[in-house]
Amino acid sequence: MSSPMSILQKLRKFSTCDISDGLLNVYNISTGGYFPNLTAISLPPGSSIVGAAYTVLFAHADDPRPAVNYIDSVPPNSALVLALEPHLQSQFHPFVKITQAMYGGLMSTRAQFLKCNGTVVFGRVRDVDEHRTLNHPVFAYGVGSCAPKAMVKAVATNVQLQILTSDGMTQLIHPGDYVVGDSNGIVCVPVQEVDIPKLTTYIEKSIEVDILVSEDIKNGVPAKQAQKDRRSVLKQYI
Ligand SMILES: O=C([O-])CC(=O)C(=O)O
Ligand code: NI
Repeated sequence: MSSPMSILQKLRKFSTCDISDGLLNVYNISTGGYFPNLTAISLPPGSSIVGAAYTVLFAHADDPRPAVNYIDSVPPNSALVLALEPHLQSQFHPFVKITQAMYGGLMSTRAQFLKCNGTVVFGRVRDVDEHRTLNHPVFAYGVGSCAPKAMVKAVATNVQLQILTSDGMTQLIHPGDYVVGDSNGIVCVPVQEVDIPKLTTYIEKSIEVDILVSEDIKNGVPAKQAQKDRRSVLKQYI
């Protein structure tokens, strides 16, 4: 049995591309677990986000559900993930229908104090310089200046989030899914669908193989041939 901590340590060594390769090649997940259109608003040099998803659902301010305080219950080693209800999302840029920011610097300050590893906002954020000064990683669809309270409120934590993506599909994030973010963007490892040791073993082998392919290419071997020859060994890990 792998503990959540040892899984996070292992995932920290992988790029999001490595993880997408594993999800595609071992589990036929056609998206590779990638959540498109997010950009790194704050990403300290050489850093990445690796954490277990702590999810927060936002709804319209006049929704009958009471507002919840999500920020004072952020678990250690989490990735804080905020998303709007589907009808407030858009398939097209800027991917949300509201212009207000859902998240700001004070929230990052508290999340960081509680040992959260980074924040992913499927919407706008404000206080950009504050997140960067904190060295707290934040990914979002975009930026804004206005606080959220007149338009939206958090209504639930640790619930499944539905994310409308730019291909018109809906991708899900479940609480506890592993979230990884780096300069390529954000990938989620769906823990209900994936055997983590099997996935991480494949990824480790795949990274070793790609180093050999790169050496071959630098020595003049055609890329197609190098990939075919070197990658054949990976079949046994699928
Ligand atoms: O005021 C808010 O709701 C959000 C904000 O700017 C912060 O967290 O700093
Ligand atoms: Ni603020």
